[in-house]
Amino acid sequence: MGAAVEVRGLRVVRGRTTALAGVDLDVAAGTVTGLLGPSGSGKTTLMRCVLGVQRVAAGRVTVLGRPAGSRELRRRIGYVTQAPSVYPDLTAEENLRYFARVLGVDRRARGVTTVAEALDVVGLAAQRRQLVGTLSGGQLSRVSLAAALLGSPELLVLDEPTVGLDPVLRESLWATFREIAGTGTTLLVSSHVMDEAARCDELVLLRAGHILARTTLPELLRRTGERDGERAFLRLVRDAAPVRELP
Ligand SMILES: Nc1ncnc2c1ncn2[C@@H]1O[C@H](COP(=O)(O)OP(=O)(O)OP(=O)(O)O)[C@@H](O)[C@H]1O
Repeated sequence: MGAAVEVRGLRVVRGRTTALAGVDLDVAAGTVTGLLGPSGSGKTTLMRCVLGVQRVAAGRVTVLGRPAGSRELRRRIGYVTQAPSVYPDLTAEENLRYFARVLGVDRRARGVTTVAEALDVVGLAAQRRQLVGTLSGGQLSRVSLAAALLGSPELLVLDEPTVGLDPVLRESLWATFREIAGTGTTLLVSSHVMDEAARCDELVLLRAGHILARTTLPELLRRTGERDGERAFLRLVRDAAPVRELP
């Protein structure tokens, strides 16, 4: 399959920091790609570039065959930010209905994820009439995910979707991601939890605005001789040539 996302020579400067220092990347369509790296390594910045909301200093990003940020991509991409962007004084269902209207999701169109289906996929059908402000943290994250699923986007960009969730919830969310990918959707998921690497088809390891490696967990373990992802990543960081910080 072709690339859902193509990044070439991407350089981004945020404030005084070179957040991305010349990144090249292809994200294969229909895969779950994990974007992993320490805090501040550039994961969110790269995702913002894919969404077309980040000013770039150089390079280009092509998403689903169009330049990132193109108007017609709006409905083809679902995005979940780190902070849940939902209305606490509306119920889960009301929130989703609102987003569906904003997105222009046609309830009668075939093959398009509706409000009821999205709530079902994330396991919140029973809480649909509950005010979002009264939901637990994990449930709240899942409302955001449900909102991103509306309209069946071809690409889902998820910024640390499992942060702060307990292991049981993380497990169930990852099962949901795999289910979504099984329908042909491409997922780009950031995390700084290496044990989530095992769930991804491909890993992109970022450090200080550079891609340190594009790999899979088995390959990373083989290459470093380590037994777990966390240690393997640390070894890779240690063994890599020092990163020259750009002004
Ligand atoms: N609005 C901003 N102004 C100035 N610098 C910024 C801004 N946003 C991010 N940065 C810097 O850009 C770099 C990359 O940040 P980014 O948010 O992409 O990292 P991250 O890998 O997503 O981190 P985290 O895992 O903590 O979310 C960091 O050094 C950060 O301090």
